[in-house]
Amino acid sequence: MDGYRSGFACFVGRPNAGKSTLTNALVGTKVAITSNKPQTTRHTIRGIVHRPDGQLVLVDTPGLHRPRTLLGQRLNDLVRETWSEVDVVGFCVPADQKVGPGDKFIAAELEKVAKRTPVVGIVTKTDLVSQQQVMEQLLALQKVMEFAEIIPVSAVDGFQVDKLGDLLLQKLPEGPPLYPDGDLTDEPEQTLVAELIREAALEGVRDELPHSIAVVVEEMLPREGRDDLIDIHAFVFVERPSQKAIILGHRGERLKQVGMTARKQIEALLGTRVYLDLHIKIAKDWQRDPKQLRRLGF
Ligand SMILES: Nc1nc2c(ncn2[C@@H]2O[C@H](COP(=O)(O)OP(=O)(O)OP(=O)(O)O)[C@@H](O)[C@H]2O)c(=O)[nH]1
Repeated sequence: MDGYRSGFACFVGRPNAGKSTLTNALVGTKVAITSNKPQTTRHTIRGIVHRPDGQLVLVDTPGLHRPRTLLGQRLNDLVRETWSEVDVVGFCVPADQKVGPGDKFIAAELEKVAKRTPVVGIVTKTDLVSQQQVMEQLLALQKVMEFAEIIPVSAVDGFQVDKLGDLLLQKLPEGPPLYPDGDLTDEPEQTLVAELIREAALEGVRDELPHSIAVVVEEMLPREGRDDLIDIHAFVFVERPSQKAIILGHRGERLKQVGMTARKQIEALLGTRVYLDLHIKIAKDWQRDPKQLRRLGF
């Protein structure tokens, strides 16, 4: 396999910069969950891009931000740890938002790894603005730090997504494939299932509630005597009784809807029928409590 390259890449950028969507577009299937709520991503989910000339493993990280809670601090640590382990970093800045202090904060942190790891500047969501604005954003981004390359893309209309894949691939060291052909992610199924449930629960909730939701899959087993049905028992954790009431909805209607939405996605992921048993639990102020954080897998 002469000239074959393999290695790891991660996208960084403010919350909502479009990192998860870009990961999915590159991999070509839904592995990272997306939503329009900032800080959707908590777990490091890998997507694997297979190319004839190489294999690119994408590590999806939470958005870096100024920490206010213990969870916030943990997330930032996780981001920095990821940066130091990958072969190339993609710094995402959305085309429709001014390059601001948040981006400069990230750039200053990135400068520290840029000596060892190439950083590619990516202007995302180009479909939302004019060509002129894309040009201006590229110039604004260039001023923020020294990039190995800089490229505009849109995950929605596919503009230059393949080109970005090539560009990232070129930055990887030569080496054999890291994962078997056909694998798209190495996340345990249970984690993906929990993320799909959390994504469904996030739909339509506002304010501080999105950050208060965590999902744990307790059990995932084939129904006895059946090979076409999996029973899944999961808990949706919130921090306060008032939040429980919101998730539950009038006579439990909202939770039922969340369960139905999540079940469809899980069935598509697993390729079998699924019975999903969802319960809500209150874990008081879990975002600030180290013991609870550990229990919820952070
Ligand atoms: N129009 C348009 N919208 C996009 C594009 N990429 C992402 N979005 C939207 O932008 C929002 C945020 O996208 P995500 O991929 O979840 O962003 P993220 O950077 O992973 O966010 P965090 O997980 O919070 O760090 C979602 O509503 C996406 O649908 C794009 O190329 N074009």
